[in-house]
Amino acid sequence: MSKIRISAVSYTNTKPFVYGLLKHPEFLEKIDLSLDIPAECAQKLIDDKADIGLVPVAALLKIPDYHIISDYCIGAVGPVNSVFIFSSKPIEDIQTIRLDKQSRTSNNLARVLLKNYWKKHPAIVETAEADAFVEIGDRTFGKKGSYAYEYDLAEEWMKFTGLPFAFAVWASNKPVSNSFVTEFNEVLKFGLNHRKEVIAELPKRNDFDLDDYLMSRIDYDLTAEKREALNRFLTMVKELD
Ligand SMILES: C=C(O[C@@H]1C=C(C(=O)O)C=C[C@H]1O)C(=O)O
Repeated sequence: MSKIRISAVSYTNTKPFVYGLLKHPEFLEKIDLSLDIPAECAQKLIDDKADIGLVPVAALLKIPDYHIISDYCIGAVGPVNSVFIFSSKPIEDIQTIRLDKQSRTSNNLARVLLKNYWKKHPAIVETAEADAFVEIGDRTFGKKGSYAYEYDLAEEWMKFTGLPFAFAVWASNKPVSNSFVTEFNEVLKFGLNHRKEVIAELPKRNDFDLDDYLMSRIDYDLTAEKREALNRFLTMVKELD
């Protein structure tokens, strides 16, 4: 039987899931696991170079036959502490913004919030001199407090909608057997239940609270409210020009 190709995200927030996979060698035998930045993970699912991925939700719109196969996700209820707009000016005054090439969801979240919440239309540029920029993942660790203005996008989304948010969900681009999905979710759950061990294995940092991040900021349950947020977000992404 050919192995099921799984693309997970290479950031720290995915490590509990990867821990679960690595601790189940017999399950690991059935899969071909790759760790990719979110933009690549999305592209692999779109191009059918992977069967299952921790897919940035904005990319679901480009996967014709997608199936959300897990009640676990990369989400947040309020501030997430790793998805920001960093800015030299208040958001009301920015003329230009640069997006993050590694991101699919957060770039769109920034655009959705600018249009519908802040009601601003800065030009999207690629130059280093932009007034503001989107940044996600581990590269943001320790940067809070370094910029004149900082906007946590999960926090801003909650102010806008009153809802939590899901950045990435486990999805397949084709039907997958129920037995595989059941086993996969058990393995993911094992990893989440052992987050303290995951944290203990990570290199210590004194500029970022990894315990708070993995135990409280990232919220891994894909609840009904997060699914509602997902639907509202995708509707607004479709309405972007
Ligand atoms: C909260 C985060 O969620 C991520 C953000 C993503 C995106 O913007 O496309 C995709 C996957 C998630 O890993 C983060 O990595 O900081």
